Amino acid sequence: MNTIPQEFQITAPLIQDTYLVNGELKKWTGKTTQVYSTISSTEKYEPTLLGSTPVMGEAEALEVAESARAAFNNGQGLWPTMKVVDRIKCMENFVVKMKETRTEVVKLLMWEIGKSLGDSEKEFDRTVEYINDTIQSYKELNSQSAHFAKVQGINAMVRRGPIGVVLCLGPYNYPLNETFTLLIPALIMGNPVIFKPAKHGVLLISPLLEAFRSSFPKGVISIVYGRGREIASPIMRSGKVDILALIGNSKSAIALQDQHPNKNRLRLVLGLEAKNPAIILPDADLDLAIQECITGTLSFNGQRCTALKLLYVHESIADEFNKRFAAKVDSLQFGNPWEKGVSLTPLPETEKPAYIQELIDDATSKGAKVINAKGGERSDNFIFPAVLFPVNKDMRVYQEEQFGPVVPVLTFKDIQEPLNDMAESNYGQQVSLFGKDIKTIAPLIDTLVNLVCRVNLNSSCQRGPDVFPFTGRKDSAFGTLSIHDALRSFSIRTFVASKDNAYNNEILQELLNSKESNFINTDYIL
Ligand SMILES: NC(=O)C1=CN([C@@H]2O[C@H](COP(=O)(O)OP(=O)(O)OC[C@H]3O[C@@H](n4cnc5c(N)ncnc54)[C@H](OP(=O)(O)O)[C@@H]3O)[C@@H](O)[C@H]2O)C=CC1
Ligand SMILES: O=C(O)[C@H](O)COP(=O)(O)O
Repeated sequence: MNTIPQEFQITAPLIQDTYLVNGELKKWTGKTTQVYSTISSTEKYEPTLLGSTPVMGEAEALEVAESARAAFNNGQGLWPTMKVVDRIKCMENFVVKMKETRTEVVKLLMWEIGKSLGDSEKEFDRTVEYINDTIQSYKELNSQSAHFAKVQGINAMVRRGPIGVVLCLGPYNYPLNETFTLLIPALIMGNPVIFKPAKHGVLLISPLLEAFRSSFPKGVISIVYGRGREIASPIMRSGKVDILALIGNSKSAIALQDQHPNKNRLRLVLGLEAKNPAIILPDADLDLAIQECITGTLSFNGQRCTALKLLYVHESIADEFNKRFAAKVDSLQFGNPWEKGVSLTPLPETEKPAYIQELIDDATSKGAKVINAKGGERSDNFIFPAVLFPVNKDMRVYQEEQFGPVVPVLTFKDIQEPLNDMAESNYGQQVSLFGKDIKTIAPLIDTLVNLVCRVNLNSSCQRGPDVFPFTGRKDSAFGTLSIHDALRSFSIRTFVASKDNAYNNEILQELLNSKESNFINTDYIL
């Protein structure tokens, strides 16, 4: 084991003994749970104790739900009626304070989820950039929106307003960035938010608690701890949530929706599972395709919803592709997140290596082979990526979202084969298409855009840049999470209608001229 650089050492456990409710960091005296890292600090492998967090339940669920409802106060609260400029000031204050936590949050990202130093820094910086871009986008949309229209003699003055209380839950693979892409637009649009950190990457929220408390009015943001079933479910059951904003597993989304007593009233913003394929055509530039497929399948050990999770290689080039791809996988280096040159790191879920092994065993028992020499080797809480070939539809690795280091490779003779599989799939986020002949590719794009929401030409799948629409078909998403779209997802269009007459014209003119009016300064995004 390499020595841990001093700045990344865990010197004392972080005891998270407060939670954020009603504008205060309230002391927690109840049950707690210990948080371990699967990264070892000692020569002989053993998980590292990082700290502890509260285990909350029904009583705290009601407490935060009521505090958030009070902050919304049926749209009459301070936050939903606050002028746009003032809400933006709160957010800008928060970003300034958030930036001061970078060193600590990055260190915890490495320990809690095993993300490499470079990627942890990127996650933090991307989140700050996302907040700044959202503020900017809000300002632009707000000033540009044509919010005054006259149709068939009716004048319409349109604006966007907040919807209500939002429950925000995110995944462990981007415990900061993904949840913030929900939480930030929800807040800016005037909705109070309740946030429970992901199952891993929970302590890294601690340095931000005070920044949240001191930047927003009472009840506008609440932060609770515990397992989803024990704290998020009772929040849903309270009936006090208007929007469920979840990035995570498709089953979690269904389980949470089912808890709500009035589904007609519940709005959804969901980013869910995906099984993005790559299709490698006979004329593809193999060097490029292999490099992109390595990044696509294995960055952050394959724990990305945007990861390539099935590789379809044309049968005429399969031998060559497999040989070179397998060798490239074997050349990847495993180690701790802060080590230079490391691209594979310990998995944060203790049960994940055994699950990946199950997928490998199932596939090999049904005729696939592990085609890379190191595939399946175990080390600490890690399993070396296995490249499986040839994979077929009866195998679990074809059917399940592996979300980890295993790469299923299939061959095809006719392009219709992967297209049919995509059409039958429950998922529909993205695809990567590798090839050179424009006459083949152009018509294929027309088909692919009706199966998924993003077609990546000669490149792997990814979420960003965040101004582009991020969504999916079928079980992969509900709603769109680009910076602009997210502002729309967390708001509702409303308008004032008036026929032309002296009284109405005067009122509308007054509203349009008045820079001080709440009406004129609030949420004119179309
Ligand atoms: N489309 C997208 O944008 C993205 C999607 N993902 C998806 O996220 C998943 C990986 O993240 P993961 O953290 O495992 O996701 P989970 O769905 O397990 O967790 C997300 C959140 O939901 C809560 N939760 C889960 N089940 C329940 C339940 N039955 N009742 C109440 N709350 C619940 C979790 O709390 P707790 O864990 O405490 O139970 C957590 O806060 C993958 O499927 C991946 O594809 C990941 C990134 C981006
Ligand atoms: O894939 C994910 O889990 C997230 O949506 C982020 O995607 P990215 O790693 O492609 O930015």
